[in-house]
Amino acid sequence: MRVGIFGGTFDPIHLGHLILAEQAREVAALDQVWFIPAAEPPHKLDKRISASNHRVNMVRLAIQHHPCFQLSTMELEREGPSYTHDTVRMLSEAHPDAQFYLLVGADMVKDLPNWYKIKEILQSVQVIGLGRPGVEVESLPVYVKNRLHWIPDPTLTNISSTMIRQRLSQGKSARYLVPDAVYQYMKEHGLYGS
Ligand SMILES: Nc1ncnc2c1ncn2[C@@H]1O[C@H](COP(=O)(O)OP(=O)(O)OP(=O)(O)O)[C@@H](O)[C@H]1O
Ligand SMILES: O=C(O)c1ccc[n+]([C@@H]2O[C@H](COP(=O)([O-])O)[C@@H](O)[C@H]2O)c1
Repeated sequence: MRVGIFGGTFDPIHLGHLILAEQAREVAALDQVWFIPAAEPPHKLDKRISASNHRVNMVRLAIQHHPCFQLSTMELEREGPSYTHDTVRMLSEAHPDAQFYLLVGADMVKDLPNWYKIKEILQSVQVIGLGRPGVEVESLPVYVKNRLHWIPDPTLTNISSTMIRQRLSQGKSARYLVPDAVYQYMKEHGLYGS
């Protein structure tokens, strides 16, 4: 089985995430994509992020109709920073026959050399990197390049969670930037000042 691991803060999940996952699934012939919300994203430890129950509920609503997309809450069950190394190790042990691919947007591809134990991560998984509007990926170390399948020109959008949080806090609409069910959820729970 070929499985995409899609980790993210998902604060909130948006159409950019879903398009990225679908394009990666198609190009890499993935059987499943597992969405894994981070409890404490290691590079955002000093930032305020929304409660994990809201982020998880929104992911669940966003992917509910896709037969190949699944939610994993495994990172929420661990204490401390949500290192991808720990997630990959646990998944590889639990599913020895699966081939895992990390799905990573261009901004995070650039950041890969800074990740905790990245060389070990890349021994067990390959990376599917997807271009992101406005992000140039220039030089990468050879050990990353060797494990990277770059999709340079996917059909993507420049939607970001930051853009959605900002729009809502300014009283603007975020309708159609997220699935309708997620939009309703944000409104019902007054998230991001909506
Ligand atoms: N529009 C997009 N196009 C391509 N990749 C994206 C897009 N939005 C998010 N990603 C990727 O999805 C993953 C999870 O991203 P994250 O949940 O932090 O969303 P974000 O929109 O980047 O959030 P924020 O604006 O809060 O930083 C990362 O690998 C990121 O690069
Ligand atoms: O393990 C690390 O060192 C590491 C450093 C930065 C980011 N990550 C993971 O990369 C994923 C995308 O992060 P983000 O902040 O763009 O949502 C998410 O699953 C993070 O936990 C992981």
